[in-house]
Order: sequence, then structure tokens, then C-alpha cells
Amino acid sequence: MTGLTLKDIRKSYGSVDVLHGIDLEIKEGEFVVFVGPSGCGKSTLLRMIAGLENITGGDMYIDGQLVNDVPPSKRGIAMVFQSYALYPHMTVYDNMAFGMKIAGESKQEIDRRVRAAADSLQLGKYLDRLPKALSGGQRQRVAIGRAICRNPKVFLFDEPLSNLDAALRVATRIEIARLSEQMAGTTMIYVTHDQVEAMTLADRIVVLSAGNIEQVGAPLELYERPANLFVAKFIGSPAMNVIPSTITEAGNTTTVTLTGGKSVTLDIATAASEKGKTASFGVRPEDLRVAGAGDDYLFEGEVSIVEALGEVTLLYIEGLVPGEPIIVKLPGIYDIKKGQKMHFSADRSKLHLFDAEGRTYRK
Ligand SMILES: Nc1ncnc2c1ncn2[C@@H]1O[C@H](COP(=O)(O)OP(=O)(O)OP(=O)(O)O)[C@@H](O)[C@H]1O
Repeated sequence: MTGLTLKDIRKSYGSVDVLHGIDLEIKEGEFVVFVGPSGCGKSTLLRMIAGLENITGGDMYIDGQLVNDVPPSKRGIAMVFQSYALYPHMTVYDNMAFGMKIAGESKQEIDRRVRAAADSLQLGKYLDRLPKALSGGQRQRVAIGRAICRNPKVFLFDEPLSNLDAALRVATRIEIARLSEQMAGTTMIYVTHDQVEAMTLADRIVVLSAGNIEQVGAPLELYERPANLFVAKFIGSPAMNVIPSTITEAGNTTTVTLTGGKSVTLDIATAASEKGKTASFGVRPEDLRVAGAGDDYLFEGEVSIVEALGEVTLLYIEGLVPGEPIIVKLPGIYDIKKGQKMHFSADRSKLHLFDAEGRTYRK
């Protein structure tokens, strides 16, 4: 039963600094997901936890033990890669048994663990096949099964679903969620680009950008209370609308004037010294609704694009910042035409405000 502690972890390749001092506590049994834009350093951090990359600075502890110089095979971790990395000439059974054979486990113990892992991943009927006779999803399940057989204390996943098509991604994602419930005491760390994977699998998400942690929190905490503009725009799809604005009244509530629009009062407290400062006003596409005639509204504009997806309708509204339409996401199907003029409103509690450095004013 194992937790991890990362203290001021740094990574440089020559003169290029990739990670700038990562501090993170991961509790035993926790499912933690690293997300962030391409190149932010999430795979590097995962590979450092695995021991596949050396640590330039800082200390890393697994289960209370300093592991900076401990080789991968002695860390009690198992890693599942995007590329499956199966041995092509070995059957599914032998692929799953290989690590245990090397470790000198008994035949009976190997058989017991392989069959238990195959059962939990519904691979029982494929044990005699070679990897080439399996679908991508099945191969990835074999790679996961092989990792389970090693009885890891920490399970690492590096974008395990990114080679799969959409339907298989969903099925395998659900498989991983089930697995993490079955292996409740096993710590899992998972790197992905995919927001749905992050939101559905994680106990906590770590948002990284350019080698730094932007925010760590439960999925809905990040969605509802982003600490800064980066997280606000990164979590949620389509991204949060952000409108440049100026603070005209500060106090227990804050009034801002939106660029190209009207004044809006938010239930967010700001210090008197904030009055007159520029700020970024944010509202998520799904938090906007059509304002009825005579209702108070947040902004008005003209529909430039309608995307009817069946389940939702996306509207692109021009009228505030030229060339930067506001996106509105309405549930279901609407008969709305391009060129139509419309008014939109939102609950005050759903409005966000960030200072000139991008930090949230909502505490
Ligand atoms: N061996 C290396 N030598 C030099 N730079 C490297 C090396 N490996 C990674 N980098 C750089 O480190 C940064 C972080 O890479 P990393 O693969 O961790 O990013 P990532 O967030 O996982 O990206 P992606 O989502 O695209 O996989 C990138 O800018 C990358 O170019």
C-alpha cells in the first residue's frame, strides 16, 4: 500500500529545463491523472516516477523510501504504454507470464495470476493466441493484464488508449475504471490528452503547463473552481468563453464592463484597490441560456454559425470582441438561424473573473 511524494522535482535535458520543481503528494490507492498540452512534461514526469528517466533535481519517495537512484525493476511499479509493447512471438499467456518467469515465480503461482488477470479483463479465451491475432483493444488489455500480474504497488499508464478507435477507447476506459475499483489499494497514475478520460477516471487531476503544476484537484473542483485562466480554458469543452473587461465597482460584489458589451455584477468579492483594473470575465458555453423577452441578460449578439449535433446545439455569437465569437452550448435541438439576433443570460454563481495575471478572484 503505497503513496508517492515528489519534492521539488526538476528535469533538464542539457540546458533545456523541462520540469521546474514539481511538488506533489499522491495517497496510496489514489487514481491521479496528469493532463496538459503537448510538451508540458507529463510523460517525462511519469517516466521519472517509473525510473526510466533520471532526476535532475529534487527528491522522489515511493512508500516513504527515497527512490532517486533505485532502478525501475526495484520500485514496485508497472507501466502500460500507448504502444502495448507485447512480444510478438509469444502467446497472450506467455506475454502475461514473462515477467513472473524472469522473477522466478513458481509455475502454479504464475498460472494462478495469469488466469486471474485474464478473467478480470475478459481475456480468458485468447490466452493461446499471438498478439497479431488480437484487436488493438484486446492487445492493450493484454498489456494491462501483464502489468497486473506483476502485483505492482503503483500502476503507471502512459496514454494507454490513444491508439484505439473511439468505440474501443470507451470500452477500454470502462475496463480501466472497473480495474481500479477491483485494485482499490493500488495507486494509479495516468497520463492522457483526453479530458473525458481524465474527468471520469481520476480521483484527482494534476494540470500541468510548461513544466509547472497549474492546479491539483478533484475533477469537478477544477471544472467549477478553476484557480486560474489556464485551467479554466483547459478543462471543459468547448473551452470557457473569456471576455476582456474592466472592473468598475469593487467590494462584496464586483461590477465589470465587458468589452463591447454591458455592465455585469458578479457575486465575487474584490478589494477596493481592484477598481479600474482590467480583468478577464469567463462563462462556460453550457452555462449560457437564451434570455426571454424582458429578462435581464448578460450579452446580445448575432448568430454566425449554428452546429446542430442532436444532443446539443452550438451557437457562435458575434457582437462583443470582433472576430472572437462567444460559444453557447444549448441542450437538444433548436430552430435557430444564422443572422438571428439573440440575448443570453447565465446564473451569477456560474460566472468567473480572473485578474490581469490570470488568477481567479473567486475564492
Ligand atoms: N530526450 C529528450 N531530449 C530533449 N528534450 C526532450 C527529451 N524528451 C522530452 N523532451 C522535451 O521535454 C518536453 C516535455 O516532453 P514530454 O514528452 O514529457 O511532454 P508531454 O506533456 O508528455 O507531451 P505529449 O502530450 O506531446 O506526449 C518537450 O518539450 C520535449 O521536447
